[in-house]
Amino acid sequence: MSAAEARGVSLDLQVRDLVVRSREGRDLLTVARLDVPAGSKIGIRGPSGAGKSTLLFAIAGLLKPASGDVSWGEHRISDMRAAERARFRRENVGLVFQDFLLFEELSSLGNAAIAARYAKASTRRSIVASARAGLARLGLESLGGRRVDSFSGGERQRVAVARALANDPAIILADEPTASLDRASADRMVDDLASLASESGRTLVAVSHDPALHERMDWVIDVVDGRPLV
Ligand SMILES: Nc1ncnc2c1ncn2[C@@H]1O[C@H](COP(=O)(O)OP(=O)(O)OP(=O)(O)O)[C@@H](O)[C@H]1O
Repeated sequence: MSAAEARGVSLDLQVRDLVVRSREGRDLLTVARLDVPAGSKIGIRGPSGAGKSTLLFAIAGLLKPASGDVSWGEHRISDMRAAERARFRRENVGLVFQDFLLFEELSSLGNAAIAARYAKASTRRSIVASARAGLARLGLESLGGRRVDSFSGGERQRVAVARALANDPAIILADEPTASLDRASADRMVDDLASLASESGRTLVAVSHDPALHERMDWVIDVVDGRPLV
């Protein structure tokens, strides 16, 4: 049973007539229509500056569009205030970035379970247990209490993935997850992300320049000049 099914909801992504503008009023992204059924693995590719990260940030609710709708199931995040969007993300989304964004002085568990520090007392234990399970699933249990600043790039990104999964999200969003890794670590990361999504029926949307990542996706969207070609 997928994470979404376990919650009894289906978080299909629906984007309609979306426009994202810069503060200066320049159109950065226009999406007439985009539908991603829950549980799909989607790659986003395109030239530098085309708007790929902007698209990912818009569907993550990390930015508010100038107009249009972004909905995950019943959650219309484009209408939400920043605090509501942050709550939606905490409950439903795991984010993975190119540069890991780890706390260098913490251990793998300290990073993977970081959400426990900000969670209600009733959910802390489950976040720590889930972070521990995620680290084991990603082959990191032997690194124990070592600070992550001594880890390799591949190990650091796997800690970041364990952190992204610690709240058992139905959606994984990744921005260039393999760009800072050597080929062998990148291949492992692609495999981990694809299998972690498939195993639990999670939706995976990954921006990448890496053809090996796109090979593992169900569907790849090209973004050119601020528009996805769908
Ligand atoms: N906050 C912002 N204010 C103004 N312009 C922005 C902002 N964020 C992004 N842009 C511009 O929007 C366009 C799309 O940027 P975006 O980062 O989405 O591209 P990308 O396809 O992800 O590129 P890359 O592959 O280089 O990461 C670029 O022209 C960029 O300079």
